[in-house]
Amino acid sequence: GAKWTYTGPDGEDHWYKHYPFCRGPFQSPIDFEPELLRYDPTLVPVEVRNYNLSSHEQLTLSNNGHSVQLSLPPRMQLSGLPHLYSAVQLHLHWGSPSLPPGSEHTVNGRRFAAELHVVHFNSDRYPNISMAADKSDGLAVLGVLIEIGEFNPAFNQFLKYLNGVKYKDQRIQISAFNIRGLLPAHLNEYYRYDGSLTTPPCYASVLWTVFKNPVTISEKQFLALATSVFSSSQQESAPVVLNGNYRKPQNSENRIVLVSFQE
Ligand SMILES: NS(=O)(=O)c1cc(-c2ccccc2)cc(-c2ccccc2)c1
Ligand SMILES: [Zn+2]
Repeated sequence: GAKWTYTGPDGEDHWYKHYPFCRGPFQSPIDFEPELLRYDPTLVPVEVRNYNLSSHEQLTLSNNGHSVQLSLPPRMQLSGLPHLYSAVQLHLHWGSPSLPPGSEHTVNGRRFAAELHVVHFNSDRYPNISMAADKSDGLAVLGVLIEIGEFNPAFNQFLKYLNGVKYKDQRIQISAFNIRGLLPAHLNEYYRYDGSLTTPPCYASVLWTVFKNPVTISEKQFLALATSVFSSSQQESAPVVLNGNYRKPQNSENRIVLVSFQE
């Protein structure tokens, strides 16, 4: 598809020119402001299945020029949602060394350092991700807010390989690990709303679950993420560092955000 960036002439205010849904309804991310939140006692804890992958298995870590992503096997599943969802990939959004906050969702205006997205598709209804990606009940994404603090050994299971995917379109095989370790300890407290992909083509096809409790990575781990990855390919003369790869909060259009917790 057409090229898009986070700043400049192809930045987010121009995405709609090639990707019309980016100017449509139900766009993500949004700011979780108190007036939008409604406690829903029927929201059960998120259940993850087969997230504890064996280190004998390999996953593809790649740089798509907009983020670093890790391929995930479809036997990794989400239950406790309206349908069964199978994992596809995970990726990150982050800030920059000079301006660390780079999460996509914000909580009452607070932007976190980074955000992890674990993307799944509705495998009850669709045979594969391509058939699901543009359907209103097609995708479920887990959002994990990340702040700078304690070193996180789980994140290091893939951050330690970033130098292998420095440039756009590079990909390497890495040993699989327990993906559950990337999520917060408790999966019972989260924000839930209907939204979209936060990147082009911006399909309004995502059931969002953003956990209330952030996880931490260390300053050093954050800097590795914010300085090791380029949006440019190895052939290009001038390397362009990839950071600040987050979309600004979208109009919540009076959407209600269900929460599984009471303050
Ligand atoms: N941020 S996100 O969660 O809404 C998202 C989901 C998917 C996605 C992935 C597989 C199937 C369907 C949707 C892809 C991206 C993406 C990020 C960077 C560059 C290009 C695409 C981002
Ligand atoms: Zn994302």
